[in-house]
Amino acid sequence: MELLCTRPGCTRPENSFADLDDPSKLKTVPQKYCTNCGMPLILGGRYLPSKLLGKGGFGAAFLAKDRFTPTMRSCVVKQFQPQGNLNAQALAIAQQLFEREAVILEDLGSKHRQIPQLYAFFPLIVPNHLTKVEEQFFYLVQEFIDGEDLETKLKRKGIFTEGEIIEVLDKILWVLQFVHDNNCIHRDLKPSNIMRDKKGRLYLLDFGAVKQVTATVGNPQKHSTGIFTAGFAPPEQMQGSAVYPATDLYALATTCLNLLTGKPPEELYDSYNNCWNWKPHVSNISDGLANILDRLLLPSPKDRFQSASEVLQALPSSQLYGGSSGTKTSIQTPVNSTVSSLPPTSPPTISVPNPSPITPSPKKGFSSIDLIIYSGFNGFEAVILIFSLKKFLAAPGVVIGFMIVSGLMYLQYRRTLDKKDLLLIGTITVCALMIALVFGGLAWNSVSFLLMAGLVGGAGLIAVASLFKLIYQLLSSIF
Ligand SMILES: Nc1ncnc2c1ncn2[C@@H]1O[C@H](COP(=O)(O)OP(=O)(O)OP(=O)(O)O)[C@@H](O)[C@H]1O
Repeated sequence: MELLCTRPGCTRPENSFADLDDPSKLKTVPQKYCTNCGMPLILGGRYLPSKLLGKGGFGAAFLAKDRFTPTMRSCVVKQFQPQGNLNAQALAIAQQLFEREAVILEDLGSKHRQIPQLYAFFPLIVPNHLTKVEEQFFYLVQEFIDGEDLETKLKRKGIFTEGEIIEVLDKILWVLQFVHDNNCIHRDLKPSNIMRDKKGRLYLLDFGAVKQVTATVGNPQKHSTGIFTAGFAPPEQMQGSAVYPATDLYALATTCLNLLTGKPPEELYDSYNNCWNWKPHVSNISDGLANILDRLLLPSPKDRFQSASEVLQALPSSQLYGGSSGTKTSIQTPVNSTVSSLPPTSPPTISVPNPSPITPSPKKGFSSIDLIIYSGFNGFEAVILIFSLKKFLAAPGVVIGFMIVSGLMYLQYRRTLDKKDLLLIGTITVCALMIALVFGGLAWNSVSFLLMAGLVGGAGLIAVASLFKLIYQLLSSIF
């Protein structure tokens, strides 16, 4: 049997022991040591590492066997092994994060079956084989998920369909709600941290960066420790500010963009206009899902969906897309789901089918073209409405005109009115003027004056809004 040495930098880590091929001996044999560097190989006297799975930011992960289980159960042994030259403070933070992963996994993994279970967490103190100075290593043993992470699946199979994305969202949002209900924020959601097992169940991995929220949303922790993956993380996390459940929701949306397009999120962001521009890279996607993703990607956490449950409510059913979700046979209203309302080790099941996708009305950012169209429309409408109402109703007409225009502007801000609606309203306004001209005794001079004034008003508001935008951009580039 082959055992792998876990000492970082060991030059000949493969060790072969013929006597360990006998299963009965394997259970009782005393400790074995690396023939190259003397490192103990049977970790904690129990775990037999056989393959390097990968190296992450804070350590290496090994596939191992647990010799004290009847079936020699497979497990993942993670070793704390920070990369690069870290100073004492950074090392302490890294160690804290690793220990935190153990604490979080012990708690969450025992309660939710889409989070790997923690089997063991222990230190190992060994002398350095060259300097003889004692070194300390930490090992965390967790459930092995026999499957494929979504990054690997993307590389192997190509981009995901809309149905597959909805299925990913549907399955991961339940886990996220559970994590958030337990006052934790994952903070490192990305395709490589979502693992699909052979039965199609999705798991959330890598709780090393998880942040315990000790306060409510109104009083969040102030400093984020800077563990994230650039491209997937939202602005508040990149700036090292407070993180929220909506921080994970943003990263889930960037994960979906990556899976839908096969491109890294950075390539889908228009840095010139400071907004996402992912739709041209996706050939076929429903407005329902596109609107959900857009809202999850808003720069300000307060404008995004506030909880995973909210997103689940808005999500079209994956069954509409032939989703292969074995668990999704029906939908349960996810509002206010709390830990205690979830079955202990199973993801929440869904009970009433809800095939009708709900299209939310997201408040997404306004592009430069939007700004021109909306300001032109508002200037035009304001001048025509206020002047004509003043003509018929005197001073109260001006107040009513202002109120109507303010209402229209609010509806545009809420994105209840889109550009087609504005065209329709503008056409109705012009038609009303023509009707007043023909049937209401309004003079042609007044109508042409109102139309001209409307156009000037529109152009004026475009100029003012563009000036404000320029000043805003200038100030943001300075500060
Ligand atoms: N519980 C698990 N079951 C199966 N494979 C796992 C499990 N945990 C981690 N892996 C795999 O082990 C490898 C290393 O994982 P690890 O979490 O150490 O780093 P990473 O996620 O690749 O990087 P980073 O920590 O920088 O995000 C990855 O390929 C990951 O898919």
